[in-house]
Amino acid sequence: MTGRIGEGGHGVVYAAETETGARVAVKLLHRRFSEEEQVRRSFGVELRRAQRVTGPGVARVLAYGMHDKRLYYASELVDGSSLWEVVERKGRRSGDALIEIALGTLTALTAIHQAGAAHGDFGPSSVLLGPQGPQVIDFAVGRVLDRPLAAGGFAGASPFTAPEHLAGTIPGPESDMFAWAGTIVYAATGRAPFGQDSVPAVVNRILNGVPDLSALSGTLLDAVTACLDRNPARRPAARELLARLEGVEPGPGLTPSPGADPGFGPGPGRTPSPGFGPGPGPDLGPGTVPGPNLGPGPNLGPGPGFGPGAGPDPNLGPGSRAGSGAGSGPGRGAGPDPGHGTGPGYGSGPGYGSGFGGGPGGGPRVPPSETRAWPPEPPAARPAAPPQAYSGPIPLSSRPLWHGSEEVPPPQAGPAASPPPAAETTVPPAEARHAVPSPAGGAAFPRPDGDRLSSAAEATGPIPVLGADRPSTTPGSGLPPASAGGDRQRRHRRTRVIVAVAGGLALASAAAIVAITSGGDPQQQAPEAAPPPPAPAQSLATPSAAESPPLTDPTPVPSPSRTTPEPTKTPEPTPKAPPTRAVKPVLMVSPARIRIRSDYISYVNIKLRAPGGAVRWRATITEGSVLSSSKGHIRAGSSATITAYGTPYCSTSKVRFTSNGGSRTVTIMWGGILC
Ligand SMILES: Nc1ncnc2c1ncn2[C@@H]1O[C@H](COP(=O)(O)OP(=O)(O)OP(=O)(O)O)[C@@H](O)[C@H]1O
Repeated sequence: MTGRIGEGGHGVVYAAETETGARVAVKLLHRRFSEEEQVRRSFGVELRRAQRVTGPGVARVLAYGMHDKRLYYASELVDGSSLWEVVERKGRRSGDALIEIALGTLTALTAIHQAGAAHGDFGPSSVLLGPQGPQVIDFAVGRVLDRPLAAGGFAGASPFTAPEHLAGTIPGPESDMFAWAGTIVYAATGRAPFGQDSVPAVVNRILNGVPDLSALSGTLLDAVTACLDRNPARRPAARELLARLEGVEPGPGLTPSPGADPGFGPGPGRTPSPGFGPGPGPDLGPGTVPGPNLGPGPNLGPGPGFGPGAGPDPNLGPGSRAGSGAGSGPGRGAGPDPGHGTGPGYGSGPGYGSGFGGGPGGGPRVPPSETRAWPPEPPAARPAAPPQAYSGPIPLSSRPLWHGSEEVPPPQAGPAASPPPAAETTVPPAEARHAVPSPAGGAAFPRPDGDRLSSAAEATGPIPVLGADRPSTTPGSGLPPASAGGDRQRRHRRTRVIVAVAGGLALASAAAIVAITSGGDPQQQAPEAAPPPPAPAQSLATPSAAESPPLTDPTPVPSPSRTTPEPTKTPEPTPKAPPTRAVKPVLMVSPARIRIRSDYISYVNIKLRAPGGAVRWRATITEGSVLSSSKGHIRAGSSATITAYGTPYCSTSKVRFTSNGGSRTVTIMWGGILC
């Protein structure tokens, strides 16, 4: 350790030197975080992931571990001041400088996302502006440490926090894009798009307000607007946005000022000549083809700067464009590069790999220890509190955001009698993964309540369940129309199905259907439910006549009117009331077992149904989860959806449901690609 750089909400950052003399930044987390087992577990997962992130514009994670019972990680030490500090001291950024920040940070986010990671806490404090251009730091732990948000507070919120993150989901790449847009607005105006005053006010504006984007224009305005969409599924990906921004000439207000800015590299300054500049020196990768980079002079002008690269970049994926520039030059980097892309350019070929380049005199990149001086300025000169560092609880809870209707339209019952084979989950579509709270009057994005997630997941097929009584594999099993008659019919059908299950199919489908009856185990209960009980059942268990299955229905339930033909019987003068058949209250709980592969899903819906009689239910968490409600009452034929919140890092939650004596446990395995 050679010095203390500063301290943030999560830990203290030290400058340090490795045995080989490389200078690094070591972030030592506060003890309170290190003591949390969940943090320790997810820390390792996220840091492993973060170590895969390489490329231009990111301070690479070099090591991590535990020291004196405190978690730490070491990353490349970046010379420079944070974007927040720069704006505070020098004022807002514009023109070329703003474009550099936008492109540099997008490049970094592209690399982070391509590595399967997400920053999770992106903002002006996590962008350091140094001689090498914008460098994104601290992308390893944002998703680990912002648990207060997921747990229902706003202690980890910042003016750049995405609405879905405020609502409790673990931030994913889409959340980074929202934060990126806010950061660009901050750079251009000195103000976050939704303000940066009190936490409740900012949170309210993020959820309901209209951002002030008047300082932006042209393509950058379009990009920022798209990223501030409250629906994460509609935000563009970093990679896509980078292509969009690179492919156009700067509009008014974004025009580079020739020679006024030395550019990213140590070149002689920008001129309106073509491209990002043909700096010959290789940079981050072993690239062999000299190519343009962000170093010397030319920038953003029309010309060869963004021409097609020559080779694929296995590091950052195959890419989808063959160069977006109009020029004919070598483009941003050229040949193939298995690692960081190719030499000096932005990337190679269709991918985005590669470094920002070292400029015309760049040559091979040298270790930080040889190029960087620390501290660049006295730490005391640094402003004390960046605007993104909100801390402490505030008198708001995110929970009410979730409390929409618990009732969902019941699914059709057909498949219940023959449930689909158990299948492991697939990742639901982004819309389902990131259901966003719908503020009052805000119709622009969907609600996060049970309806939303449930219907999205069911309607689209890929279901995070194992062995559930889902209707999704049956054609036309989407949500039913909301007609009263249809509802009644469905109720009948469901009632019939559950009786059918009880009457004989329960054994075959026990893995897929959890039925809780007054007698306890559904497999023991099933035979009991089949024959018509001699006496009316208890009122709770008896469906109303309208809800009883019609006796003419071909169900496997023995029925005197069907099994005892009476061909000679003359019709009664007055129609007899249809015999009622008491059905015990049965609580259907599905799915019984949920396995989630995505590490962005931190909540799941569990559907409760009462196809027979009305039921009262109670849920107890026996292992790590939080429920949207723990008890309730479901009318006969109705259903309810409750949401279980958990931690998507290889953990398990167990929720025990009881109803009139019976009980079943739903197991949720929170996943992640590394689990
Ligand atoms: N890799 C790095 N190179 C150079 N300086 C760094 C690096 N990482 C962090 N710093 C600096 O260390 C100081 C503290 O960083 P830290 O990340 O703890 O701050 P923060 O973002 O305000 O807090 P937090 O992320 O914990 O809420 C900041 O001034 C930051 O710019």
